[in-house]
Amino acid sequence: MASQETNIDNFIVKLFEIEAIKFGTFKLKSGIESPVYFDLRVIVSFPDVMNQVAALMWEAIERSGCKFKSICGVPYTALPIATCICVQNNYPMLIRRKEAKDYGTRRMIEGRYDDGDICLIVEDVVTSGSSVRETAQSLQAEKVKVTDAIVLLDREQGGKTALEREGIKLYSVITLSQVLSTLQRMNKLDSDIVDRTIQFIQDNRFDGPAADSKASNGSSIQKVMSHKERAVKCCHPLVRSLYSIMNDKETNLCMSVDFTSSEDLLQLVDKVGPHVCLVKTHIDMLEDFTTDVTQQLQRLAHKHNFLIFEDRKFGDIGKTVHTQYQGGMYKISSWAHITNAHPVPGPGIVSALAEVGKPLGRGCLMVAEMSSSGNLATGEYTKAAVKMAETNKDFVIGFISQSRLSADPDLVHMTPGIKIQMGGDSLGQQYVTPKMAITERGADVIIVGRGITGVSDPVGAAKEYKQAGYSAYLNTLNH
Ligand SMILES: O=c1ccn([C@@H]2O[C@H](COP(=O)(O)O)[C@@H](O)[C@H]2O)c(=O)[nH]1
Repeated sequence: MASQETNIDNFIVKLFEIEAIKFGTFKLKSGIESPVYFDLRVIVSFPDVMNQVAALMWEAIERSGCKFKSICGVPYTALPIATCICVQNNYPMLIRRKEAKDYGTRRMIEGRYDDGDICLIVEDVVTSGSSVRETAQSLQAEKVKVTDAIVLLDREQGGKTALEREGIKLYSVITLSQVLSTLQRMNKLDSDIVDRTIQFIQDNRFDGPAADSKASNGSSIQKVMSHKERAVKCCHPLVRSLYSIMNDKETNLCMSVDFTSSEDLLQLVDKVGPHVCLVKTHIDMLEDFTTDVTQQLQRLAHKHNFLIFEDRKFGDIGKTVHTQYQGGMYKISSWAHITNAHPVPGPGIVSALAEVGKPLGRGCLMVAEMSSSGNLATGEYTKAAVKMAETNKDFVIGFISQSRLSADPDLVHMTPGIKIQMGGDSLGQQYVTPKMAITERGADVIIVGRGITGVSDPVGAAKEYKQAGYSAYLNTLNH
C-alpha cells in the first residue's frame, strides 16, 4: 500500500503534468509578475484528479477534527470540488452567488440552512485569503457561522495567518513548499526556479507580524513582551532563566545536535555554545553514550550559559514515563533542564513527569504541532495539548509548535523545521525560514539542526541563524 507521502508526491506530479501547476512568468490580477501559477480550473477535465482532490481534502478535513453542518465552495473553481466532497461524503452543500439575482429571493446563499449553522468553506488555492473571507462574509450575513476552511493548495503568502486573525482556521492539503520540494526531488524543476519562487513568495506576503494575530483560544495577543520583561514577569523560574539568557546573549536560537558520536557532539557544542540559548539533544542517538557525556554537556552549559533540552518526546502511560524520565541509562531528569511529551496518553503523562521533574526545577514542553508533512498533531489534538499546558503551568513551560497557540506569555513556543532556505527533506521534514517562524508564526525560539550541523562551517551558520532569528524578534517588538 502506498504511504500518504507517496500519494501526495504522485498527486503533485500529476498536477504538474496536467499543467495545473506552471512555472514561468505570469502576470497576476494585481499586475505583479509571478514565477509560479496555479490553474486548478483544468482539473474538471480530469475525473481521476477530481476524485483524488475530493478524497485528499476529505482526509484533511477529518484529520483537522473541525465540526460543521454544511460545506460551501468558493466560486467558481472550488464549486465542483465542494460538490464532489459533499456527494461522496453525504454532506449538504451551500452555494454562494457572486452577484445577487435581481428577481426572486435575491439571496446570496443558495441551499437550506438555519441561523447558527456552521459551514465549512472549501477553496482551491489560497494566497491572501480574500476569496475565503468574501465567502465567509456572505455566509455570516445570513447568520451562518464559519470557523474553518480547507484549501487544496496554500501558497504560503500569509493567507492562513490573515484568516486566523479573523477567527477562521485554515487547513491545507499541500503547500507551495511541498510542491517545490517534491518537484525538485523528482527532477522536474531546476534549483534556480525553486530559489526564484521561494524569493517571490517571501517578497510578496499579505500578512503582518504575529503581534497582531489571534491565538487559537480566540484571545488577542495584546503586545509582544520583550525577553527582558519575560525574564522578570514569567511565573516559572526556568522560563525566567531562559529569557534572561536570551536577553543577555541576544539569541533565540536552539541548536539541535543530532549526532551519533559524543566527541563530535561535545566539540560542536563547545564551539556553538556562545551563540545559542538552548542545546537540544536526542541522547539515544549516541552510539558511545556514557554518563560522562551528560556531565560534560552540563559543564559546557555552565561555561557558555545555555540550557539543555532533551527532545525525548515521552508518549506512554504515567508509570512508564516516570521511570523513563528518572532512571534507565540516561537519567534524563538529572541533567536536562527541559524535556517534552506528546499529549496522546492524556493528562496523566504530565502528572507523572511533573512528579519527577518539578522537585528538580525542570520544565516540559507539550508537542502540540509538528513540522513533518502529513502529521496528525492538528485540530482538536492541538487544542487538547494547549489545555494541558495552560492547566499545568507549574511544570509545563510551553510547546513544540508551528504557530502561536496560546496568548499566555508564560508559555514558550519553540519551532523546529527551520532553515534559511524554505523546502524540505526526502523524509517529510518541512522547513520555514527563521523570519517566517518568528514574525508570522509567533515562535519564541527557533530550533535548527542540519542548517547548522550539516554544513561545512557550523559556527558561521549558527551566527547567521542567531542574527536572522534575533532581528526577526526585534522586528516583532517594533510593530
Ligand atoms: O515537529 C518536530 C519536532 C521535533 N523536531 C526535531 O527538531 C530537529 C530538527 O532537525 P533539522 O535537522 O533542523 O530538520 C530534529 O531533532 C527533530 O527530531 C522536528 O524537526 N519537528
